[in-house]
Amino acid sequence: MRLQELLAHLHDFTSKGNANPFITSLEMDSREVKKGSLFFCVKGSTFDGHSFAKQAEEKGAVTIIAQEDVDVSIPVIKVRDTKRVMAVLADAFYNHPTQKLQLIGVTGTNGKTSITHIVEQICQAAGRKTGLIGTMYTKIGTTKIEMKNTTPESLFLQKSFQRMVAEKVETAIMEVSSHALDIGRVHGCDFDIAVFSNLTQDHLDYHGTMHEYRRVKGLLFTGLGYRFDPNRPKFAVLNADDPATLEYIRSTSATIITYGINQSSDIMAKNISMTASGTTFELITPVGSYNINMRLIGMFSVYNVLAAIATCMVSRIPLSTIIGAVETVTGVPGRFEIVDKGQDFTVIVDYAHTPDSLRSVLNTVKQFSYGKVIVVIGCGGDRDRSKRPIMAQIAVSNADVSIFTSDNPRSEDPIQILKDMEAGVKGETYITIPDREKAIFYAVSNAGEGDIIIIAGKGHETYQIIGENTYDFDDRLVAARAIKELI
Ligand SMILES: CC(=O)N[C@H]1[C@@H](OP(=O)(O)OP(=O)(O)OC[C@H]2O[C@@H](n3ccc(=O)[nH]c3=O)[C@H](O)[C@@H]2O)O[C@H](CO)[C@@H](O)[C@@H]1O[C@H](C)C(=O)N[C@@H](C)C(=O)N[C@H](CCC(=O)O)C(=O)O
Ligand SMILES: Nc1ncnc2c1ncn2[C@@H]1O[C@H](COP(=O)(O)OP(=O)(O)OP(=O)(O)O)[C@@H](O)[C@H]1O
Ligand SMILES: N[C@H](CCC[C@H](N)C(=O)O)C(=O)O
Ligand SMILES: [Mg+2]
Repeated sequence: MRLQELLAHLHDFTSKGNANPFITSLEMDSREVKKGSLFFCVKGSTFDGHSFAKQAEEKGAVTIIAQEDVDVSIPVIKVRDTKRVMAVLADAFYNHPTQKLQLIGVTGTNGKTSITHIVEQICQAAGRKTGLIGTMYTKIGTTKIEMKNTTPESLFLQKSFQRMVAEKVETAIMEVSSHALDIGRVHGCDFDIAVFSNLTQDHLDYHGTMHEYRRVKGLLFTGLGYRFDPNRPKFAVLNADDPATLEYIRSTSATIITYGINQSSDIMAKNISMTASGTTFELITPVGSYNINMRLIGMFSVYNVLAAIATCMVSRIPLSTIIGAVETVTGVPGRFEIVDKGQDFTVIVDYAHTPDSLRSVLNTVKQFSYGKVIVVIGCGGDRDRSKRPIMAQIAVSNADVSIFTSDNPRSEDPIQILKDMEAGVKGETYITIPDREKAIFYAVSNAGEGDIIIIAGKGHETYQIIGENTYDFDDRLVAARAIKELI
């Protein structure tokens, strides 16, 4: 695409002359620049992309988009905010891919990965080709691409959507993090259905207050617009049991569909009954009631399934197909994943890394344990510090044995993170073992018949970040080794 053709999509920029080079790729990382690239100078938390403009030119870039002056001899387009412009131009460069498929965005503190995977499984049962973008990977058909972020930057996003369109994906399902909404990674995404799971404490390091966190999450719903296009109706799928839903209802003109267990809603679950191997409930919908028997367990899983059912209904999948698929839905790796090496106690690896998810998962296992509940829990470094004492308190209040350990300490001192956790626990017993492997081994060696060990916080992660280094570490493999060596 030629530069001037691309610039036709921008309304606020300055440039000298009318150069019109052919643009072969859009890049935000100078290391990725090729001959013919257009390079965006993005200010990050570690680097200022403007300082790589020269390097980009040397590597063959033909245009620079910057928000400050840069010293290069190729055309420079100066804009107010390079990241916002990047999202608009990525959408244009890749030929508006999200207008060519059905795009479902899922936001909320907990449950995004779970809901997107349930929706994916239902869509596939309906014979649709799907794409998925989220914490675990970007998946197009059966190809998986690993990423650093839950919601990637706009360049990667739009390129992925273009690939999905090329591969005839009909429905793309993505997790939309609050960071992405705030930074504008999803500007340029034309969502058809926006889904809200819940809002509880997390990421206060970034958003500052719950009020601000709630506002930012709401951008997904305000972004659905105030206009109604009969050819492309928009839907907001909202959790009636979460107080933030009232605000989100007010902020969009999209058609609302609610789900819930306690408050009256369009899609409801009643008469819920759980065993260690599954859950049954009565599904109430505007078109009838149905008995559901699914393999997922926990009240939180009922919420996730309700969200997925409501989403798939407005996505125009027949209810009979949805119900059939829900009964066979399997969990996501690292979410309530059981490590079974034939031992006489249960080991569960789970991704609970927020106060609410930890409480949910411990409440669930308490219902089925006929022995002790042992929890291994740490809190990530360079993340919300205020959740640490709360999570420690939730652990000691809900488990019989609490073992505090490290999660991903990142640049923080692991001992200080543990002290932050311990500050939340008054007069109750816990054990602190900073080395996560030793903590897991300790839990396994202290488990007896019928006990349940929950290893929380890292779920599917296959690494541990300590300082600048990333080490191989997988809770599931460490637990399996502990069982093999100790039992
Ligand atoms: C705070 C934050 O959001 N950081 C994101 C940011 O990194 P950064 O600000 O450190 O970038 P930087 O390294 O300073 O680089 C600035 C610019 O210089 C460029 N550069 C850099 C070096 C070089 O040699 N040449 C060059 O051109 C970079 O490509 C970039 O354009 O831009 C990166 C590239 O897009 C992101 O991967 C990175 O996310 C990091 C990994 C992160 O941890 N983000 C978290 C806070 C986050 O976004 N989390 C959410 C929510 C998770 C959840 O679900 O709970 C998420 O969506 O992932
Ligand atoms: N609806 C829910 N409500 C509360 N807790 C939940 C819910 N769904 C899942 N959980 C818990 O939260 C953990 C993380 O779930 P999931 O990965 O689906 O969330 P996420 O929103 O994608 O998280 P992230 O923000 O890290 O991407 C699960 O392992 C489980 O313990
Ligand atoms: N998406 C979350 C994941 C946290 C997982 C936990 N293991 C940690 O490292 O804190 C975040 O980046 O805050
Ligand atoms: Mg996720």
